[in-house]
Amino acid sequence: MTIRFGVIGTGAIGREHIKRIQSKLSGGEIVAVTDVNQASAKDVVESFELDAAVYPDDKALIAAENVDAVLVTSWGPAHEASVLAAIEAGKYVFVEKPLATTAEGCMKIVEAEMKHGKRLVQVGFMRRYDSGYVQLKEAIDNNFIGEPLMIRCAHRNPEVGENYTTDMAIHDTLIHEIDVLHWLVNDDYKTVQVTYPKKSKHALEHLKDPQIVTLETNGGIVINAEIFVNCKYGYDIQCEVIGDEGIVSLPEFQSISFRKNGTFGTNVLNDWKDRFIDAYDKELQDFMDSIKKTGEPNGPTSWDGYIAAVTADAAIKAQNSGEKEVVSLVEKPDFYNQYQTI
Ligand SMILES: NC(=O)C1=CN([C@@H]2O[C@H](COP(=O)(O)OP(=O)(O)OC[C@H]3O[C@@H](n4cnc5c(N)ncnc54)[C@H](O)[C@@H]3O)[C@@H](O)[C@H]2O)C=CC1
Ligand SMILES: O=C1[C@@H](O)[C@H](O)[C@@H](O)[C@H](O)[C@H]1O
Repeated sequence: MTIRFGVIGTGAIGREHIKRIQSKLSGGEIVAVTDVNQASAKDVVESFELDAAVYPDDKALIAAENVDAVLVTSWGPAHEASVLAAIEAGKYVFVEKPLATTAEGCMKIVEAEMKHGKRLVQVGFMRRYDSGYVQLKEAIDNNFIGEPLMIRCAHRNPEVGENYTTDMAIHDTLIHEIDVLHWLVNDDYKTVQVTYPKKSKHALEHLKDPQIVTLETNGGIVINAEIFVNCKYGYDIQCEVIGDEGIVSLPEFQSISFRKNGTFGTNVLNDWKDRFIDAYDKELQDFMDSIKKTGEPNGPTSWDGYIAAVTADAAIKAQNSGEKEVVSLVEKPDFYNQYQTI
C-alpha cells in the first residue's frame, strides 16, 4: 500500500519533505499540493516533476478522494484549521510544529481526534527521532547517570529574518526543546522564567536576543536553555544532562576534522535542514510505516502538541512579566495514555 499525500504549504520545509517522500523514503507519493501562493504550488509540481494536482485551497485538497494523508507545512497560524478539517474528513495528518499557535487551538484538535476514536495526527517534533537524543534518552532511562538533576542546553541559529520577533524565540525556536526535554526525562513542566542577557549587536532593534529560559519540572529538574538566533557562527544545538552519578551530552554533528594552515578544526552546520536530516527522514518514514502496520501513527501526538503550546504560552507570559510563571496543563485524557509514543 502506498500512502498518497496531499501537501498544504510548499515553502521551505514543505519542499524538503516532498523531496524526501518522493525520492528518498519508501511507501509514499505526493498526489496533491496547495499553497496560498498558487505559483509556488505549481512551481513545485513542475520543478520536482510530480504527478500531482494543484488545488486552490486546503479544504479542496483534503476532500480529494485520492488523498490518504495530509502534510501540513503552511505557516503556524494556518495549521489548526487544516488539521481540524483533515480530522473531520477522517484523513491522517502529519503537521509541522506548532500543532496550533494557541493551547485552545491544540485542545480543539485533541477533542476532535478523541471524538474520531483513533489517532490520526502526528506532530513534526523530529528531535525525538534524532540518534543523539535517542542515545541520551536510553542513557537516562537505563539509569546511567542516576537521577537527572539539571539540564543545560543551547539552540543557536546563525541569523534570522526581520519578521522574526521576540516571542518567536519561544513558539518557533524553543518549542523544540520544550517538546524533547520533558520526553527525555519523563517529567512535566511546573514553572518557566525568561531573562535577557546583554543584547547581541547583530539582533535587529525589535528583537531581544539572546534569551535564557529557565524551566522547572514537577520532579525538581532545572533546565537552563539559551536561545540565540543571531549567533553568526552556525546552527548549533547543545544539550547536557547532569545526574547524581554522571553527565551525558548530545553528540556533536559528525563532520570530518581537518588540519590545515596551523589549525585543527571541524565544520559547523549552517541550518536545521542538514542538522536534523536523518531525524526528518525517520519521522516521516515512521509515520508511513506505522499507519500501514497498525492503522495509526506512532510519533509525537496531538497531546504533545498541546503540552508544547501551554508551555510556550507560559514562557511568553514570562517574557513579558519577568516573573516565574506556572505551566498549568489539564489532566491527560486516557485516550492518549494508551499510546506509547516514541
Ligand atoms: N521541524 C522543523 O525543524 C521546522 C519546522 N518548520 C515549521 O514548518 C512550517 C513552515 O515553515 P517554512 O517552510 O519555513 O515556511 P515558509 O514560509 O518557507 O513556507 C510556508 C508556506 O506555506 C504557505 N501558506 C501559508 N498559509 C497557507 C495556507 N493557509 N494554505 C496553504 N499554504 C499556506 C506559504 O505561502 C508558504 O509557501 C512552520 O510551521 C514552521 O514552524 C520550519 C522549519 C523547520
Ligand atoms: O523549526 C525551526 C525553525 O522554524 C526555527 O525558526 C528555528 O529556530 C529552528 O532551529 C528550526 O528547527
